[in-house]
Amino acid sequence: MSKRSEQTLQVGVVGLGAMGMGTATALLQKGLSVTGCDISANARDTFVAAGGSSVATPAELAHCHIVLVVVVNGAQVEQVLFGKQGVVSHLASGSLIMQCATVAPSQAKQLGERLGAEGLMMLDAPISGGAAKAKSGELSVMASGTPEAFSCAQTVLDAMAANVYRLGDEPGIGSSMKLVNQLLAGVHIATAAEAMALGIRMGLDPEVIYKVITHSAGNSWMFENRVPHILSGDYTPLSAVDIFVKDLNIVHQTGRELALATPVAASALQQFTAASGAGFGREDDSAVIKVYQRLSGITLPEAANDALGG
Ligand SMILES: NC(=O)C1=CN([C@@H]2O[C@H](COP(=O)(O)OP(=O)(O)OC[C@H]3O[C@@H](n4cnc5c(N)ncnc54)[C@H](O)[C@@H]3O)[C@@H](O)[C@H]2O)C=CC1
Ligand SMILES: O=C(O)C(=O)[C@@H](O)CO
Repeated sequence: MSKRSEQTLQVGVVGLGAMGMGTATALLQKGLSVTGCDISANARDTFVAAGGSSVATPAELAHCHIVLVVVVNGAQVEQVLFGKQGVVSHLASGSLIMQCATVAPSQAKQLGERLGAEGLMMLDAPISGGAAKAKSGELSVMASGTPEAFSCAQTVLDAMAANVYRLGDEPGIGSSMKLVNQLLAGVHIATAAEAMALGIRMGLDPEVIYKVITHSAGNSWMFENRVPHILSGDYTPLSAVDIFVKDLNIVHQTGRELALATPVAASALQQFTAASGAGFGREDDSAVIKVYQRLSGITLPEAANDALGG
């Protein structure tokens, strides 16, 4: 046994938001030693209260063997890895970066090459399942990387995921699969909002629409998961509108690079962009229905305290 494998596995999680907090907590609950990192002191305090350790900058994760990156977008990933307080130059050679944020496949591929040049391994490991599955350690992980990277990540993957899809030996393939998921997820959320708006405009009871559709052929995972937020009038973000502005822009850009038109995804992107432009970018992605509300004047269900004027 090498000296390193005798040490307690130290895991770092950068980005303690909707997905990172749940994932980091699930790892803690499985008995792993986890240090969380976030620019938000509030997020760090919450993680410490859950039993973890925390640091304010990625550079302070030098002791970690594996670092999960669960920040929002490609620019933040770049900052966390290679920025002034980035983690890469502080990690021991042979450490593993598990890149879980949704980024362009081309960026994931380049990151693999750059991290390899720094003596680090990378698992391209985007995630799916939402905040609830992150918290319960039951995510789906769409992963690609070398056999050595998979072997190093095994304990962490076992603790955070119900399904690990091993898609290839090179970073970029996992992110390609995630982009397929994001095209579907974004279109399904926008379509769920449009369908609910039409039903409400026709005078149907929103609760009845939900009950009937979730037992009929028009249902989708996203309809079932997101429409309850509309019914309760609660747009607290579990996944924000701006996440889909980001992801559907990646779909659009990747399609352009490959000369593949994605007209249905483009239409959904316009709706999320309109929602963001109208000031709902940080609200739950189901708030895309508010675009239809503004255009048609439909009345949406209100949160209990809103109804009381609170
Ligand atoms: N929310 C969801 O349901 C899902 C999200 N994803 C993807 O997971 C990633 C994370 O998404 P969410 O958790 O929803 O985002 P979020 O906005 O809730 O959390 C991101 C966290 O990263 C932190 N952060 C940003 N820059 C940082 C830096 N330089 N150093 C340290 N911390 C930093 C923020 O303070 C925030 O707490 C995104 O790429 C998203 O597309 C994937 C599947 C589901
Ligand atoms: O879980 C996923 O997959 C998702 O991407 C969504 O929940 C929204 O980001």
